Amino acid sequence: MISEGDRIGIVKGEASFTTYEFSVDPKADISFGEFVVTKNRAGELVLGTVRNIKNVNWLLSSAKSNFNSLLLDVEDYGESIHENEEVVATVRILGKVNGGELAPNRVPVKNGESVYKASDDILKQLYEPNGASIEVGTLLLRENVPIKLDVNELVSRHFAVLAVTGAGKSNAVAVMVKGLVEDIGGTVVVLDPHGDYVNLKLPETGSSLVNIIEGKIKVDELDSEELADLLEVRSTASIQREFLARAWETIQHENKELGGAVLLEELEKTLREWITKRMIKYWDEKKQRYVTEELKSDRIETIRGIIFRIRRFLRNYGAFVTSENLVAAIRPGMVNVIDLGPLDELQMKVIVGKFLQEVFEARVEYEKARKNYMRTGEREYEKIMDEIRQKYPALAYPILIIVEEAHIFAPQGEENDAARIMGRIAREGRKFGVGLGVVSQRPSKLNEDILSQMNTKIILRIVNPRDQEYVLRASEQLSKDLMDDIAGLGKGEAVIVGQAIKVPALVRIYNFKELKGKAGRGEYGGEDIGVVDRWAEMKSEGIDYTVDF
Ligand SMILES: Nc1ncnc2c1ncn2[C@@H]1O[C@H](COP(=O)(O)OP(=O)(O)OP(=O)(O)O)[C@@H](O)[C@H]1O
Repeated sequence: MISEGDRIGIVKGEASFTTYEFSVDPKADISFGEFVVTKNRAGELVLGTVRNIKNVNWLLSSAKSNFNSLLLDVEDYGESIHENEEVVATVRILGKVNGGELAPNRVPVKNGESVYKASDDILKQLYEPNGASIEVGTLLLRENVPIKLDVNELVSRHFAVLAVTGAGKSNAVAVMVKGLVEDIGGTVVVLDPHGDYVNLKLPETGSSLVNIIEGKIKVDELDSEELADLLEVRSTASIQREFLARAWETIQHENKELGGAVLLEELEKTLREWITKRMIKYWDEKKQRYVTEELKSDRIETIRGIIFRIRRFLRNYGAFVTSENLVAAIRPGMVNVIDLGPLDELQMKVIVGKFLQEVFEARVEYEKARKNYMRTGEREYEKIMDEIRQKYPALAYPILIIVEEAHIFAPQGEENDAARIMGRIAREGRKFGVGLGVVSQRPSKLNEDILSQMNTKIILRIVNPRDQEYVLRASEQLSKDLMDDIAGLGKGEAVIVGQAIKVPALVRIYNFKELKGKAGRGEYGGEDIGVVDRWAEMKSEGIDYTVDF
């Protein structure tokens, strides 16, 4: 467990059960974050990390000395001054080690005890999850101590990947997805607003387990409010929304087999008829009959406004309207990338809201039927399970949904369908096998309730103090001094806290592009566009810079 050779210091000064200082052996090299062990008064092995290292020279430590007196001292003492030099390290105690577990330490550390570097074996045991896990990197200071995340904890209690742009979020997600799909065989969906994953290739299986699904809008499933949002009818335009609701219900009633853009063209046709005939004839779902009313001339402009928005939507997004069902396109045991790239934020929110709602409802229905079937064996429950499995093959099993740029869909302070369903999945997903992973470079813009439900946090570099403060508030396991590490993290370096890891750790996440497997190396988008190269290209093409003013 401890070899004398590894002794690096001796405990001195005030030592409690949470922290202690030790005088560092001048021959030892010690760095910030290093894992060290010593004994507490009960003789138990106590693990800690070095949180501060300071140089002290007791000959020069008197508070009253100033520059000139110091200059004299240094000259007087000459070489002997270094004999009084001392390096003192401060340790934050993580807990007492017994077996592979870390228990809270409640006994102070003893002065005079020897301090040792924790052996890799202790750390490997400590960081080895109890259940199935995915390997995401190594301890920042111990590259032969792998860091693995417990999959059940990671998926069922959800996670967040947070960092400033360019710090390595997509890389971290790609490494996790590789583990979850290639090593564990899970089903993952990545909602991808910026097309970071459309070129995803996994090291072992290349693109054979990657299923790219174009983010399209299935209008026939939208209710009139969702359609109004999609067409950008202002939420305050209640009369316009009322007319749209009547027309939309009529169209859906009359064209049950129609879908896609054709349905919107039918809608437009009906609205134009209303204007031509100065008469509104609509299907009233409640009364189950048609109702006819006169169209007053001062309402004609209102209806024209709806037609204008339908035309504009079809012009800009007609190509993304479909009658295909996005959820049915998810394939089990694969990473399903929903490419939302071509759409703008408003359309993305409508699609993501519907998508998450449909996934969650199907999983709830399936798991309830499964539980009832296991309890009663009744055929009716098996039938429900078969129907769901038929329509959505992937939803007969747990599913993980990773939402990139999550602050778009669940912004702090804004209520929308996507945020509401993300909140429900964050709170209840665990019971129905729906895991949520949120990725964001603007944590403080993300709905606080959802962020605080993301139990495991993979935090790469965050420099904005508001974001740091926000993340700290949303993570009970995150200590202030771990948070302080975060501003100084390099690319691909992360603090990981939460139930998926036994002890908070500073981790170097594997570089996905260096993960080799039978299919070559890992690949994904996320490349920063080489601006200088592209400008050089422009120059070489002799683009004419002269502009006639
Ligand atoms: N763990 C890592 N080791 C080495 N290089 C890394 C690591 N993580 C990321 N990088 C590199 O840093 C660059 C940015 O990575 P990445 O795209 O993951 O950042 P990001 O935070 O997702 O940025 P964005 O917010 O723009 O998506 C990439 O070129 C990637 O190869």
